[in-house]
Amino acid sequence: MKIALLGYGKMGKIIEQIALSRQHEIVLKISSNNLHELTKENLQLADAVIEFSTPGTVLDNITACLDADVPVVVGTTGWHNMLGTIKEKCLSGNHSLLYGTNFSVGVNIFFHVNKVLARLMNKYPYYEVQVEEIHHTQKLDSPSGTAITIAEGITENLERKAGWINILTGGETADDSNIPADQLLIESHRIESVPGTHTVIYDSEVDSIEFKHTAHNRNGFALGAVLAAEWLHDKKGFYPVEDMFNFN
Ligand SMILES: NC(=O)C1=CN([C@@H]2O[C@H](COP(=O)(O)OP(=O)(O)OC[C@H]3O[C@@H](n4cnc5c(N)ncnc54)[C@H](OP(=O)(O)O)[C@@H]3O)[C@@H](O)[C@H]2O)C=CC1
Ligand SMILES: O=C(O)C1=N[C@H](C(=O)O)C[C@H](O)C1
Repeated sequence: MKIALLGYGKMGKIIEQIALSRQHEIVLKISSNNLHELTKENLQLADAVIEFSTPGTVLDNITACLDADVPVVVGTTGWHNMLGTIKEKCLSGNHSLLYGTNFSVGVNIFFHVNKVLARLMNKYPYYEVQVEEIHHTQKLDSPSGTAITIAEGITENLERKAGWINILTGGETADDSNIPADQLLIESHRIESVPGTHTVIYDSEVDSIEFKHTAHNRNGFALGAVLAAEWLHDKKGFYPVEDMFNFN
């Protein structure tokens, strides 16, 4: 497959290596210093686009891919409040888009088990729950997209939580004393060089249950993005990454 990379930073560079190792060809690489190459003609050289840029640039890039009618895999986080608008544009034009806050197999297993665990916890009201995420200090958004997906998995399945509230700290424990009981706390920490750690903690007076995913590096995210491009390129439609997996 011919692949275009929108965003050639930490993720784009690893995706390139994995795509080449799977016999794909990279026909376009865009970062902030060659935006003039981001044209419809250049996008149409590709069978699929993989988009890992920034929360501030992702929407324009998605629009460019849909207008060029090239299937696009979107890994960038921080734009999911616009999902409805993009879905409408994608489906009305009969285009192809797959999006996800996290493409690693391990985190997608985690997402699934997190929902099962939240449903189970309806029977055990004496457990308080919170989510913690730790990422590197260059990360632009908080909470992480993955933490939002985890929080939604909890609020949609655990009756005592109606929404979530985020507190961002360097590394120290957040002060949660003002959080209403029906709100789920997401504690975000920024520590140099951490690729991504997510923990769901159920805590009672007598014990704690901690459910944790630790990324050791970015290779799992990048492989998932290449697999998503392979999965999407002959399909039309608007897909969350979970459609690629078959856990049900
Ligand atoms: N879904 C998933 O599995 C994962 C998602 N992510 C998300 O992916 C995104 C990128 O992460 P990461 O690679 O670590 O970030 P980086 O900051 O390392 O890379 C971002 C890249 O985007 C480039 N860029 C800036 N403006 C544009 C533009 N208009 N069009 C295209 N590219 C542009 C930057 O160029 P320059 O350097 O020149 O400014 C840079 O190459 C983040 O939102 C992150 O949260 C990350 C890991 C996994
Ligand atoms: O910015 C990152 O690095 C990551 N971003 C994604 C997120 O916001 O969840 C995925 C992963 O955790 C790494």
